[in-house]
Amino acid sequence: MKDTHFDLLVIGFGKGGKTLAATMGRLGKRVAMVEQSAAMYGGTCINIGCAPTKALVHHAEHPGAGSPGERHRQAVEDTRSLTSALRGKNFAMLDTIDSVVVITGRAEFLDPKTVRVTAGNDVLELGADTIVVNTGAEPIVPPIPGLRTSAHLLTSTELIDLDHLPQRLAILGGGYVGVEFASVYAQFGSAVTVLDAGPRIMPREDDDIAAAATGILRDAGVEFVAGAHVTDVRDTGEGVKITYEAGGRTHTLAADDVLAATGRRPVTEGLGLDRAGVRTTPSGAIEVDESLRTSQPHIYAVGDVNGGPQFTYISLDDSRIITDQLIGAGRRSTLDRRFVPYTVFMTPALSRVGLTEREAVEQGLPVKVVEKAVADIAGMPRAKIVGETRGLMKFVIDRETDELLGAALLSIDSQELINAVTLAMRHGVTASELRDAIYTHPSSTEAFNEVLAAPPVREA
Ligand SMILES: Cc1cc2nc3c(=O)[nH]c(=O)nc-3n(C[C@H](O)[C@H](O)[C@H](O)COP(=O)(O)OP(=O)(O)OC[C@H]3O[C@@H](n4cnc5c(N)ncnc54)[C@H](O)[C@@H]3O)c2cc1C
Ligand SMILES: NC(=O)c1ccc[n+]([C@@H]2O[C@H](COP(=O)([O-])OP(=O)(O)OC[C@H]3O[C@@H](n4cnc5c(N)ncnc54)[C@H](O)[C@@H]3O)[C@@H](O)[C@H]2O)c1
Repeated sequence: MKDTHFDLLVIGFGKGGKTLAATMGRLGKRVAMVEQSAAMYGGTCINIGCAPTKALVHHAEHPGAGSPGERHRQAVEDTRSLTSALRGKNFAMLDTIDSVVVITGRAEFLDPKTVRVTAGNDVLELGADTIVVNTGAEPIVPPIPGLRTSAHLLTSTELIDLDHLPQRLAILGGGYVGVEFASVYAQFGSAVTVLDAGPRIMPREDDDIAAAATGILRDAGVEFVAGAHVTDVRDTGEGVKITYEAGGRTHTLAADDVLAATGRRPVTEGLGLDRAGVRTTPSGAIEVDESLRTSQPHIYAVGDVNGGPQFTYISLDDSRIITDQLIGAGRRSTLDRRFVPYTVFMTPALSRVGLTEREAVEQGLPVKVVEKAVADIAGMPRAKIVGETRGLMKFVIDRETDELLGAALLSIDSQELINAVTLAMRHGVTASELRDAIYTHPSSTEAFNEVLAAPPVREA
C-alpha cells in the first residue's frame, strides 16, 4: 500500500527537477522531491559542479596571501562555505512551500506509478500522477589497470574538496573538467600534465582557437599530451606512476594525484526503470522524445540523465519544456532550442556558440572570418584595465547574407559576451548590426565594434 500520493514526484534534486518542483508547489500542487543525500540538496551544480569549480577559478585568479599550499587551503575552505550556504538556500526554497515535501532517501521504481524510497531502515512507498527523473550523471573512471584501486585517484568531486595541494597533478581527459582543473591547479602552483586519448586537445574548436587556448595554458605551466593511451597506473611510495603510449612509444609520468576527467555517464542504475517500463538508450541514458517524455507518458526525464548536453542551463530548459507540458500550451520542445552556447572556464574563459569555421566551410557556406587578438583591440580598454589581455575573438559570418554563423571568444568576460552573441543570433541580428550597436564603456562588449569591423582574415 502506498504511504502517500502526490501530483508530482521528482527523483533527484537537480536544476530541472527543483525548478519544476518549486513552480508546481507554488501553484498548490502536492509535490515530493526525493534526494538520496542531504549533502546534495540542490544537486551537482551547486555542490560538486559549476559553483565550487568556478569559486576555485576565482580564487586561483585572485590569490590571497600566504604560500601556495595556504592559498589553496583557504580557497577550498571558502568554497566549502559557499556550497554549504547554497545548499541551505536550495533546501529552504522547496521546504518553505507548504505543498512540497523534501524526502531524503534513495528512490527506485516498483511499478510505473509507485516509487520506493529507502533511508536507512525507513522505507516509504509513494505514488504520483506525474514522475520526473532528474538523477544526473556520475564520473566515468576508465577500466585502466590499477586506476580504480589507486589511493591517488580523484574524481572532480574529491579534487574540489582536497585538503592538500598536489605538487604534481596528472589529469586523464582534456575536456571541460580536465581543462578547467588544469587551469586552476596550474595557477595554484601544481605541475599539471593532461593526458588525452583523442588525437588533438580541444577537438571541438577550430585549430587557431585550440592553439591559442592551449598556448595560454602551456604558458601557465600545463603540459598536454594528445593521443595518450594510458595502459597502467601504479601506486608508488611517493605517489603514482602512470604508463602511457603516445606517438608509438611508451612513456611514464610520475604524479602525486591523478584526476579522472574522462566524461560523465547518466545515473540510471538501481532506479528500477525496467519495472517502470522506462526504456534506456544504448549509452545508458533514459530515452526521451522531444517533450522529454519517456516510454511511459506520465514519466519524464530532465537534465544529464536524459543524455542531452550536460549543462545546468540545459537541465533548466528541460524544466521549462515539462512545465509547458504540464501547465502551459505544450508548444515547447527540444526541437526549438537554437544556438546553445558554452563556456570552458579556463583563464581567460573560452566561450563558443554556433558553427566553427571548419563546420561552416564543410557545410559549403559562403564564409567570412574576422578575428582579432584581445591585446590588439584598441577599443576594449577593459582588458588592459584588469590586466588580462590574452586571447582571441573570432566571428564566422555568412559573407552573402551578413548572418552571424558562429563565434569563438577566448577573452576576459567571454562567459558574459557569448550570451549577447547568442541572443543576437537567435533573433537574426546581423554581423553589421552587432558591429554598429552602442555598448557601454569601458566594457568587453565594445570589442564587437572593432572586431566585427576588421578586414576578413579568410574567406571561403
Ligand atoms: C566539476 C563539474 C563542473 C561543471 N561545471 C559546469 C558549468 O560551469 N556550467 C554548467 O552549465 N554545467 C557544469 N557542469 C555540469 C552540470 O553540473 C550538470 O550538467 C548539471 O548539474 C546536471 O544537473 P541535473 O539536473 O541533471 O541533475 P544533478 O544536479 O546532477 O542532480 C541529480 C541528483 O539526483 C540525486 N540522485 C541520483 N540518484 C538518485 C536516486 N536513486 N534517488 C534519489 N536521488 C538520486 C543525486 O544525489 C543528485 O543530487 C559541471 C559538472 C561538473 C562535474
Ligand atoms: N563549463 C562547463 O560548462 C562544464 C564544466 C565541467 C563539466 N561540464 C560538463 O560535464 C561533462 C563531463 O566533463 P568531462 O570533461 O568529464 O567530459 P568531456 O566529455 O568533456 O571530456 C572527456 C575527455 O576525456 C578524454 N578521454 C576519454 N577516455 C580517456 C582515457 N581513457 N584516457 C585519456 N583521455 C580520455 C576524451 O577524449 C575527452 O577529451 C561535460 O560533457 C560538460 O558538459 C561542463
